[in-house]
Amino acid sequence: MQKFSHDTVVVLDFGAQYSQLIARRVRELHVYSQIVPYTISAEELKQMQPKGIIFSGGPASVSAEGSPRPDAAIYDLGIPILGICYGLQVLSVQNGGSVQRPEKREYGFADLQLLGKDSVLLRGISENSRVWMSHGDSVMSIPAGFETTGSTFNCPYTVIENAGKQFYGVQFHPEVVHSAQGKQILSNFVLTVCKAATDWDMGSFVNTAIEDIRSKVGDKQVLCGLSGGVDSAVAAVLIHRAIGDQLVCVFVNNGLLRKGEAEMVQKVFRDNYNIRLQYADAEQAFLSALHGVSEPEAKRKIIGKLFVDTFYNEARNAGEISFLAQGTLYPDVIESKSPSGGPSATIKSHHNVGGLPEDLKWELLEPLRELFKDEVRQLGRELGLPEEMVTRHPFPGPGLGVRCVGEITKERLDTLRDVDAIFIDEIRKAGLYDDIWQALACLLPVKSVGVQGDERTYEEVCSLRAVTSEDAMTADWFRFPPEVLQRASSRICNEVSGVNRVLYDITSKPPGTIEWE
Ligand SMILES: Nc1ncnc2c1ncn2[C@@H]1O[C@H](COP(=O)(O)OP(=O)(O)OP(=O)(O)O)[C@@H](O)[C@H]1O
Ligand SMILES: O=c1[nH]c(=O)c2[nH+]cn([C@@H]3O[C@H](COP(=O)(O)O)[C@@H](O)[C@H]3O)c2[nH]1
Ligand SMILES: NC(=O)CC[C@H](N)C(=O)O
Ligand SMILES: [Mg+2]
Repeated sequence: MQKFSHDTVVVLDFGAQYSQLIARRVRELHVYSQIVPYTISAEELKQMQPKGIIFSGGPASVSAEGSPRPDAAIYDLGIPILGICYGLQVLSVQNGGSVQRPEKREYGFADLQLLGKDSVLLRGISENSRVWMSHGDSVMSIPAGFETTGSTFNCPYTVIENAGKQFYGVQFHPEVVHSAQGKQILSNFVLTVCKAATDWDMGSFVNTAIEDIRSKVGDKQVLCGLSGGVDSAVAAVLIHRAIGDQLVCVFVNNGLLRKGEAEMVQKVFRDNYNIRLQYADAEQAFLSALHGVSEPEAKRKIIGKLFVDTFYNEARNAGEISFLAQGTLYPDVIESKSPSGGPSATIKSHHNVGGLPEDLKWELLEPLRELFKDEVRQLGRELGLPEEMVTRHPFPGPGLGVRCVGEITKERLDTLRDVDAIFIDEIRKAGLYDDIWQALACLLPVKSVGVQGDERTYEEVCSLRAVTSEDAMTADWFRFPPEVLQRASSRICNEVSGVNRVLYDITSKPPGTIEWE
C-alpha cells in the first residue's frame, strides 16, 4: 500500500451495511475516504499515512468468540480513531473496558445528553440532539484514560473519549440521516481532530481515476458492458478518457430490456461519442436459459453467467481483451457481499457482482465501485454527459427478468414492456420523472377475474412501484397524486391485452427491496 495522494480518512470495515455511507459522508466534507478491511495490519496503515481512522459498526458481538478485532498495534500509530457502534465496542474492549449485552436492546431514536465537558467531538451539538441507535451490546465500563462526554436514557456510555490519544467512540450512528447532527460530529472528527485538508472533489476524482485506470491497464485492451444506464455510461466515458481506443463497449440485448431501449441506447452512443461500440443480440440465448426458471437467485445467477458468456463471444471480434469494465457502484457490492470479504449479509446477487462466475478470465475494472449513485451523477456532469442520460432512473442489468415475477416468457415480457412504457409515459406527462428515484412495473405470478365489455376476463395482474431514495440503500414509496395512478391504471387495462388489474406497491425499503426479486 502506498501513501494516499490526498489527505485521507480510512474506514475500517467490520461488516456494517453502513461502512460506505461513512466514507461518503467524509467525502461530502471534501476529504478523501476509503474503506479498508478490518484485517489490515498496523504496518500497512502506517505506510498509507491516513489522517484518521474510523471503525465502522458491524453485526458481530464483541463478546462472541472469533468476533472481528483490528490489529492492536493500530492504537500505537498516533493516528486519531473514531469508533462507531461495534467500532466503539471494540475500541473499548481492546483498551481495557468491558462490553455486555444488557436486557434492553436499543433500536431507533434516542436523545443525546451532554455531560457538560468540553469535547472537541461534540462541539456545536445541542442538548437532546436526536441520535439513531441500533445495538444489542453496550459498553459497561470504559478504559482507563477515557471519559464519558455523552449519554442517553438507555445507554450511559454513548460518547466516550481519550482526548490525549485522540480516540473517540459513539454508540449511535452519526452517518445516517436520522442522527440530526451526525454530520457535525463527523466534521468535528475529520476536520478538527484529524485536521484533514479539504482538497477532494469530483474533479480530483476524475484525475485520480484516470491515473489509476492508466496504470492498471497499461497497453492492454478493455471490454466494457454498456447498458445505457448512467453508471456504465459514466464508466465508459471515464475509461475512454484514460485509454481511448483500447476500450471497446458491448451493449447486450438480453431480451429483458424495455420497449425501444436497444435502439435508443445505440443511437445516443453513436450520435454523441466516438467510442467503439458492439451490439450483441443475445435474446434467444437468455430466454432459452431462463425457460422454466422462477426462483429469483437462480434467475440472477443465470443472467450473470450469460452476460459474461456474451462478453466472451463479443471479445472474439474485439482483439486481445484483458479487462472487463463495468459500472458497478457501491450499493451493488454491499447487497451482494461485504466489500472486504467481511461478515455482512447477502441480500441478493446483483448480476454484476455476486452473479459473476468465479473463474472469470479477465480482470475487473470498476472505477465507480466506491461511489453512490448521486456521486456518479455528479461525476457524469463533470465529464459532460447529456443531462437526460445523467438523470435516467436506474434499470437493473437483469432487467425485466426480475420484474416478470415467476416464469419468464417472451409473451409475458412483451406485456410487461407495454405496461412499463405506459407507466413511465404517465409519470413524464405529469412532470414527476425527476422527483422519483426509480419507477418500475412488475408482472405478478397470479391471475385475477375481471369484467370487460360485459365479459368475464381471467388475466394477468401488474404492480406499479415508484420510490424516492438517496442511494438505493433505503427507499420510500412515492406519493402520487391519485389522478396519475388512475390514468396509468385505466390506460394499462385498456391498452395492454392480457392485463386486467393494476396494483400500486406501498412498501418501503426495508422491509421490501426496490425490485421484487
Ligand atoms: N444490457 C447490458 N449490456 C451490457 N452491459 C450491461 C447491460 N446491463 C448491465 N450491464 C453491465 O452491468 C453493470 C451494472 O448494471 P447497472 O444497471 O447497475 O448499471 P447501469 O445500467 O450502468 O446504470 P443504472 O444503474 O443507471 O441502470 C453496468 O454498469 C454494465 O456494465
Ligand atoms: O445492475 C443491477 N444488477 C442487479 O442485479 C440489480 N438488482 C437490483 N438492482 C438495482 O439496485 C437498486 C437496489 O435494488 P434492490 O432494492 O431491489 O436491491 C435498484 O435501483 C435496483 O434496480 C440491480 N442493478
Ligand atoms: N450496529 C452495530 O454496529 C451493532 C454492534 C453490535 N453487533 C451490537 O449489536 O451491539
Ligand atoms: Mg442499468
